[in-house]
Amino acid sequence: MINFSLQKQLHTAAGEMQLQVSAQIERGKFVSLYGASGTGKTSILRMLAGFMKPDDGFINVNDTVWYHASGKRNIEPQQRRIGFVFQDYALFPNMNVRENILFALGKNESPAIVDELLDVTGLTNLAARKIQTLSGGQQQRVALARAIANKPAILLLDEPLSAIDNEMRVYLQDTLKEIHQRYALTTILVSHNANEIIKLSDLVIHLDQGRFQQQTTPARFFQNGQEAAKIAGNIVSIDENGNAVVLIENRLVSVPVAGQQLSINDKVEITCSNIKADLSKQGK
Ligand SMILES: Nc1ncnc2c1ncn2[C@@H]1O[C@H](COP(=O)(O)OP(=O)(O)OP(=O)(O)O)[C@@H](O)[C@H]1O
Repeated sequence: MINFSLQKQLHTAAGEMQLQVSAQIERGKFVSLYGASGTGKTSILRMLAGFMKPDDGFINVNDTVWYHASGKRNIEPQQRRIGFVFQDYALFPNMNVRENILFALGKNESPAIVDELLDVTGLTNLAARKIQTLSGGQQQRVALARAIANKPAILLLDEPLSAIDNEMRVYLQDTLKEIHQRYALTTILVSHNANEIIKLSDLVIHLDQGRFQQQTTPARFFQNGQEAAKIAGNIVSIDENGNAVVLIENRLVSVPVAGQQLSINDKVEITCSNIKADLSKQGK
């Protein structure tokens, strides 16, 4: 069980924001943190990992106190048994794939686990390859294998798949699911992607302006909640009729701008209403 309560004053572009959150996460659960940009999702992961010191609160993980403000306890990141995967891969470029994973193993860990990790992340045939020769998706698989090598008490994933193309992203989502089923690691994923959250998580926590607003199942959150029909994308152009052409995953959708000041590359959220949906089976 992970039990935390965290307070931190954040300096945002719009001014000061008081992050104040608490949660209890059962062992082995896969939880997604969802919320708009700048609401404090990464800060929460960084505080759990010990990279950012909270102003107040506590972090208890499986009956061990990692942080306690009034008890003046704050254990080092290296002692927290955390696996962390960021959007950028942070691998050792001069080592090959196997060496990168081996490096992460604890002193008492048998190197035999490396073959299992290579297998579960689909890297067996790339074990001797130098990191620079791999694609982004392959590098992210190495980062994942490295993060779970020590069987962390918490696996923290900060938008690990957002810079990866769609096909590889789906493959990596399957890998994440397989890893979670096999090792039952308590996992916290930061993601903006409803698809990913629904596919992977037991619970979604909605963070808004530094506060947890809702904790529920992804099905409930995306079906009936206020997030029901919102899709995120980026503007690639604005046509002569005043429609924004928005890239959503690998499709372009044209949406009326309706008098808003928008430019190319802006991140936007499209709210849909009165959808007439037809369904046709495309296979398993
Ligand atoms: N050490 C710090 N002290 C104070 N404020 C900080 C610190 N680190 C980051 N911030 C600010 O906290 C705010 C929230 O940042 P954070 O990265 O946690 O948001 P986020 O929800 O993960 O956003 P995104 O989805 O864009 O990654 C930002 O405005 C950031 O500048």
